[in-house]
Amino acid sequence: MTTPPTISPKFLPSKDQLGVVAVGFSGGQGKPGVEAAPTALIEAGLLESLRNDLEFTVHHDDMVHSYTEHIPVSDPPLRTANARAPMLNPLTVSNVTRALADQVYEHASKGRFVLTLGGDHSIAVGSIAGTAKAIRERHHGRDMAVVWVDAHADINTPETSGSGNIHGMPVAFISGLAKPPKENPEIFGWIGDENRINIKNLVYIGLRDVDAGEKKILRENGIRAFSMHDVDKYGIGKVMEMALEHINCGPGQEGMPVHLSFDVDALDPLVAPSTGTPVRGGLTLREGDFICECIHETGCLVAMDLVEVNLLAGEDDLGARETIRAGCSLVRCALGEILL
Ligand SMILES: NC(=[NH2+])NCCC[C@H](N)C(=O)O
Ligand SMILES: [Mn+2]
Ligand SMILES: [Mn+2]
Repeated sequence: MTTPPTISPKFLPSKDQLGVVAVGFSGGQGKPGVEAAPTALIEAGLLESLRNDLEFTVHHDDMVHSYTEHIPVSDPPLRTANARAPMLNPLTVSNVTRALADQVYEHASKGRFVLTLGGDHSIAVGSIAGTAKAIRERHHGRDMAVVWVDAHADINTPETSGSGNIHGMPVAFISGLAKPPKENPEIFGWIGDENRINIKNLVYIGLRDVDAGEKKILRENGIRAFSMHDVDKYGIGKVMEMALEHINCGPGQEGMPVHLSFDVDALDPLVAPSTGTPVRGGLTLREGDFICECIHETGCLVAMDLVEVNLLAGEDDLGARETIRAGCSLVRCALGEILL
């Protein structure tokens, strides 16, 4: 019997302390169902297996947060100058992500690995803001990298977005590419320098549905992105080598703290159909798990989000179960489940 694998903590004081925040929030997009995902993942035994098989000490308040106390009575769509569509639920998303950032920070500042279970992808504004701040405090102002695994780039600004859904904008806000709108600076005005990531420390994997305005942003900012075309061309092994090297986490490199934001729609809808914006031609289950395993192996992973599981969005019950299973597997792989 070998010692159970756990995160090898280059940037964490303890390899077995795990903070979990369950976020039942769907206001970053329009489809109901995504708020029920944390409960489904937990009921499927996710936290139990992290406790029992991977031997983590799990710090969880046993709640799925819907942040009702932070949701404003009135939150009209916000039409910013030159926008194609008004921002939807702007104050709600801003307030909820702010509260989430504090919760994530609480865990991360104690040196715990933080797992955030969504919820739609807008919540990454909060989880990244909270982790980035704690990492800076603990590591002498050190920046954190983000690996964003997704069919989508989620880097629309309020101006480029065609939908107004904030789950298509989190990367723009957390990197500072989008500023709080002049029309209402209250929205995301709470994000400070200590919460932000540097866009050069961001890397995408799995992209295949990127809006024209987003492509322009990616090009103009020289953002490193591996699309499904790259996965086909190089294979996932080479893509991971290149992606990790970009964030200084390759073999022989110094490493930097890494936050993994995993949108389940990066996986092919054949294996993870229950998600709000499925796109054909995605990652296989093994490719998804492999990405998580590779990041685990660097010893640099400090936090992970799993988002966009929507059990009402799939065709049938089987699809929902498969999506949950896939989600649980991704988390376990990122936290050190190794097959042999
Ligand atoms: N997290 C997601 N599933 N995002 C999908 C975004 C889709 C589209 N690009 C938009 O901005 O509306
Ligand atoms: Mn997506
Ligand atoms: Mn996403």
